[in-house]
Amino acid sequence: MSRSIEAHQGELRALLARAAPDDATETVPLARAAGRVLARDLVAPLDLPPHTNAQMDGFAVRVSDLAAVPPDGGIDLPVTAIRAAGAAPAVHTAGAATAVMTGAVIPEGADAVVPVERVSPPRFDTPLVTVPGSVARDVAEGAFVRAAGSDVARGAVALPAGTLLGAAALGACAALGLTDTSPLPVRQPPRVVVVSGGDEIRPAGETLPPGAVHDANGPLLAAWLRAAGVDSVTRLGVDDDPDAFLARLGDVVARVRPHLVITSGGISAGAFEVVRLALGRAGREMWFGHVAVQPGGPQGCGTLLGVPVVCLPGNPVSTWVSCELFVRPALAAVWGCCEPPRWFTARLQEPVQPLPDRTQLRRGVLDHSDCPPRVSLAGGASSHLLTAAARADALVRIAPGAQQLPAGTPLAVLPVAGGPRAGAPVTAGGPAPTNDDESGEPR
Ligand SMILES: Nc1nc2c(c(=O)[nH]1)N[C@H]1C(S)=C(S)[C@@H](COP(=O)(O)OP(=O)(O)OC[C@H]3O[C@@H](n4cnc5c(N)ncnc54)[C@H](O)[C@@H]3O)O[C@H]1N2
Ligand code: MOO
Repeated sequence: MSRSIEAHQGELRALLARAAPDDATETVPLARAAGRVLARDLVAPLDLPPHTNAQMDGFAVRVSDLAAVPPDGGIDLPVTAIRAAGAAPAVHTAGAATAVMTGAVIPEGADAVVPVERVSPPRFDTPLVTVPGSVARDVAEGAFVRAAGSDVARGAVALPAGTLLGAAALGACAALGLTDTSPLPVRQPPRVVVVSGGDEIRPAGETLPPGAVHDANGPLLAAWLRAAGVDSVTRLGVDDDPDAFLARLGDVVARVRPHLVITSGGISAGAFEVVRLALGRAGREMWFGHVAVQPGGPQGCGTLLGVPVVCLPGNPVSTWVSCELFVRPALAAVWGCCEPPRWFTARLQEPVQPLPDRTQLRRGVLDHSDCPPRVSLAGGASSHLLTAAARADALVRIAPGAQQLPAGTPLAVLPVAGGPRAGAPVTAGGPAPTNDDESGEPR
């Protein structure tokens, strides 16, 4: 009996949670902190904004002065000063208007700003402005005024521990006065060992003997993990000998002390399934079985030497899809080193036949010119079609069913890194699809 996708996702989350990286932090200069995760709260050393200032180019006024507006006219205010952003604080003259530019310190005594386009004349080179009645009656205290500390007050937490240091966070650090060389405490990213191989797998660069293929999954997993915030990836190539597998992996685990081992291949129903044979013997709490999904059906997990091990199926597209479907949610939920999966809805561009008994994840190309976007399939369903997968920028989730889904059917899609970028020459879709697309048993 197959496991559900959700059940396997839950197992991996629980497995990783048991071996969450220690709270090790390291310090990096702000200029190299992009993409890292803040390890401790960052407390604001100053108010942001540092002073109460104008949100619009306009006229600072005292709201109580506008109360005298007659029912059938406006109120005239002499313009007594003009303040640019950056000018030193000044004092507002009661009964007057102070011209203020966006960002200028609100002069002491003024409590609102009327944007220049709402007064007459709508200009700054004038000795007097008229605030129309309809505008004057509407101006509330604090209108278009940005209070000092309204973003964050001095002494408050500006960025809590766990914040992903994206552009806005790094901009906020700079606004708070941190420089490119200011040290930031960031979480140490997890260390992961990636194991790929089998007797037929040769590293790229070696001439292929008959029957052999190049190792696609080692580089694929390393690239996927790096993009998922795992800086430290150690690759290990193995053959089909379980004893050698265990000896070599044991050495690497002792040396690298990884937080996670990911294997690809060697787990399904063959006679030489090195991962299943080796870990079935030396691993703890190992589970090998099927998840009700294609590709990515055969899966395994457990621990070796106290380290969580996630075993992915060897077909390259299955390895890659498994990363998105199973590894990403666990990494995001437990270690927070990558984005969680963000599914959304797109409409099928063409009819598709679901599998009767399993969810299918086809590769697709999104067209965002419509809302919801449309998605067309990239290549066939079979899990050896790696170059077709490289042309995709989404996974398309097709629930099991008997009926063909017509074009236009809304389906869940998961954006993935890859596919066409604007400016790339448009090709007619690569190799012809294989004939297994609708067979119900694609491998
Ligand atoms: N009788 C059954 N056979 C298979 C089943 C099944 O349920 N019953 N499941 C199929 C499915 S689905 C998949 S996926 C694969 C998974 O098998 P393994 O995880 O044991 O992977 P391998 O047998 O080692 O390899 C499968 C395939 O992928 C190629 N491969 C493996 N590693 C790499 C690599 N690093 N780079 C490039 N290509 C790789 C390998 O040469 C095989 O062609 O099992 C099906 N069989
Ligand atoms: O992972 Mo297999 O290739 O389910 O199709």
